[in-house]
Amino acid sequence: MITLNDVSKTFTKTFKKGTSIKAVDHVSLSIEQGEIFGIIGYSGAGKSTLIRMLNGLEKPTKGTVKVAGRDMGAIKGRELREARKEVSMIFQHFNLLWSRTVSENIEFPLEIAKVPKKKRKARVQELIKLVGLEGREDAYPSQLSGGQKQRVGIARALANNPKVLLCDEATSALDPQTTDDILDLLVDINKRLGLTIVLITHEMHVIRKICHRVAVMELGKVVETGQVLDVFKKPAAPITKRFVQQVTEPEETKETIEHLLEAYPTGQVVQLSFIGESAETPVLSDVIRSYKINVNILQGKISQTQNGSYGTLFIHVDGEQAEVSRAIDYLHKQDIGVEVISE
Ligand SMILES: Nc1ncnc2c1ncn2[C@@H]1O[C@H](COP(=O)(O)OP(=O)(O)OP(=O)(O)O)[C@@H](O)[C@H]1O
Repeated sequence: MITLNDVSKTFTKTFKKGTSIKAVDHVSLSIEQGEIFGIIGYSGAGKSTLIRMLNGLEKPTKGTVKVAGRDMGAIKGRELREARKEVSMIFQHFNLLWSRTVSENIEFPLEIAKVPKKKRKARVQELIKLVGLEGREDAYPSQLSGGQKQRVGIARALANNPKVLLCDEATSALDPQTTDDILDLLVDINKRLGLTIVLITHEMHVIRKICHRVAVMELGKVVETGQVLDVFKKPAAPITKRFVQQVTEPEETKETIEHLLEAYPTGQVVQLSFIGESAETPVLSDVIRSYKINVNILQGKISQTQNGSYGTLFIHVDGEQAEVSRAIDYLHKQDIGVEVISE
């Protein structure tokens, strides 16, 4: 559905002649139809520039950007307008028309596309239902919550049946619960309509929750790509490790471990990491049944990604030293990560 072939975008600084910024630097990517693809990076990494090249708002300085068979860097005028119907976008600050009601906002792209009035009204009703805004048709954006505003943005973006939905930090202005509701809606739309979704974010939580694959950007380059679960399992680039830690290791984990080591002077504190199917096998009950040990669960969390689950669990294993060692050897042989924190 989307192919970027060795794409670069350089901006020339107007205030300092002769200097330039390589916002996107030799990026090659391919995104399949029906995929939810996330691009993560810190501020200034080049995400916005990259996503804006997918709907022709920016033209590449070098390389080619193909979306649904069209060369987005080369097309102009009418063809570009046609292409933009197929590649729509939602934004961090919603970009709604404040003097129009919910229905009128959603109707707007249909008016531009010259859809007859009767058809427009029917389509708006369909979209209102799809995004769960029944009863709010006549409200103005100022009367809506952030989550409802983004639902209007999504409905408006879907009005002309696009093939690709671009999401530019679409949940960054929302609280955590509303973020989750909007992300659930995006997954639902992706499944129901088979829509390809490309999103940019600086939050690994967003990637973890809804993306199938992820690209990590740093200084204009894509430094890592892969299935979300694989990236969680084995993040390669240092920046990816930092992003993964955002969701796997809460700030307080280090303090908790220090506290646990003090609190449990005998036995051993062990950190188990579960990825994919191993998160669903009864490893703990097996080890308790097979060895004469006591296992105390100290802290743990299992999270879902679109490709499977992963998690970490801190346990305290106590008993006779030889038996504890045998139990830990057994854990090492399972398909899980095992790290002994105390000796
Ligand atoms: N129109 C422009 N003119 C000049 N420089 C630009 C322009 N747009 C982006 N840049 C520069 O390109 C680099 C990448 O910016 P970009 O907005 O793509 O990054 P980003 O990852 O989306 O960050 P943010 O989340 O802060 O928007 C930055 O150094 C930025 O200052």
